[in-house]
Amino acid sequence: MTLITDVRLRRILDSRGNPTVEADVVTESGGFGRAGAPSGASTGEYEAVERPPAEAIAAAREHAVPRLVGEAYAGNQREVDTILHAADGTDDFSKIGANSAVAISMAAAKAGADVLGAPLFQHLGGAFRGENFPVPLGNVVGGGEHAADATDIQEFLVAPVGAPSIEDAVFANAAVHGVVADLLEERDVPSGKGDEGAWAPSIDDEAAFEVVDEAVSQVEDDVGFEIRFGLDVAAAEMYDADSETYEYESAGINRDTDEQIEYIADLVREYDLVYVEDPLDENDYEAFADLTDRVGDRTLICGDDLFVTNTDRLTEGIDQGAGNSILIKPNQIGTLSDAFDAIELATENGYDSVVSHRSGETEDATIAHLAVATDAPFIKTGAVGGERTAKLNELIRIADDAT
Ligand SMILES: C=C(OP(=O)(O)O)C(=O)O
Ligand SMILES: [Mg+2]
Repeated sequence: MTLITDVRLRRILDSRGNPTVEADVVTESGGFGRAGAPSGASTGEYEAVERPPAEAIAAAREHAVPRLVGEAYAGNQREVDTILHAADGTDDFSKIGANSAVAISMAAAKAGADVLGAPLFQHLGGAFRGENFPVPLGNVVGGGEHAADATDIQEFLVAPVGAPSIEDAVFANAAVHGVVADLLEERDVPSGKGDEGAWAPSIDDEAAFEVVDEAVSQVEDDVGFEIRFGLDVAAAEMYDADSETYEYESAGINRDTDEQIEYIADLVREYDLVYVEDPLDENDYEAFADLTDRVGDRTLICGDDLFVTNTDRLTEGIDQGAGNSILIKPNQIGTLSDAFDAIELATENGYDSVVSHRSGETEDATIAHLAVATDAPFIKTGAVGGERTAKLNELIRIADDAT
């Protein structure tokens, strides 16, 4: 029933207005799945390769589609993903593009779920999934590679850890986003938004901490449950290998590795941060391990550019004690099976998995299902904006049994 009878690929727009790959997978019994590839801006050096969409589509049509149509079953995700690897033949999807691969992989999963008549999270995670929901990390202020002339730290993320439901959590994050706008206005700071919908004011990180801290306290008082916050430092983007320092341009400060570790550890203590992503350069497992030693018992130290959803890199991190958490972005590695492998390895070794969007997104909501399917403690998928609320609203629908 889930035999794949057609795979169609096209270029669609992503949230930045760039082209990206969309895949449709159709099965013998009429099952249908459609998925769009997201795209990063602060991409890790070791990610699978995203090819220009037109080239990725042409290559996938030539090499992958003939191996799938009439040959593979959409209900057998491992088989589909193994065929994608074989059709590509490289270890980083540089032939068919990780963008074509991930779109086909996710569309096949949806087609499989469609035939089975099961929600995607149950198809991916099994019959007993759907009871636990991730805490949404919503970015409310940001800069880095996502907005010019804004904060050095890429993302200030709200984490409504005490929310009684996913619905309360999602609305709390949106409320903090709204209060941040009021506080910026009170300070006469004009602000546009960055790529992920966070406010991108021209302020330094210290001012951003003040604003976010106050906004979180105000909303916490309103809603009556605990809200904390965290960061994606995206430190690889700040790191200058020649001077071996982290450059904080808006504050005019350079920090060497020891100072960076000290600075982040101080921030964790001062603001009781619940989550810190990529606080150090993507090549510095040792510094990650040092920071994890110092504050890993009180916060998540998450590797995004460090691990790139890759089990080899995660294995190295586990061996060295670098971080205690991994960011999961399916397009960093190319298929859902690879993303599941990374989550499984993380879980076996006591690392928490945080499922994540990219800065360039589509309306695709697969990651909401992936987070529920894998019991992820957190999902990072913005706070506002249509391509972000596509995932947040899907989480609310999953909780309401309405997908
Ligand atoms: C979501 C992120 O941004 P991008 O997609 O640009 O890598 C991130 O760095 O975690
Ligand atoms: Mg990141």
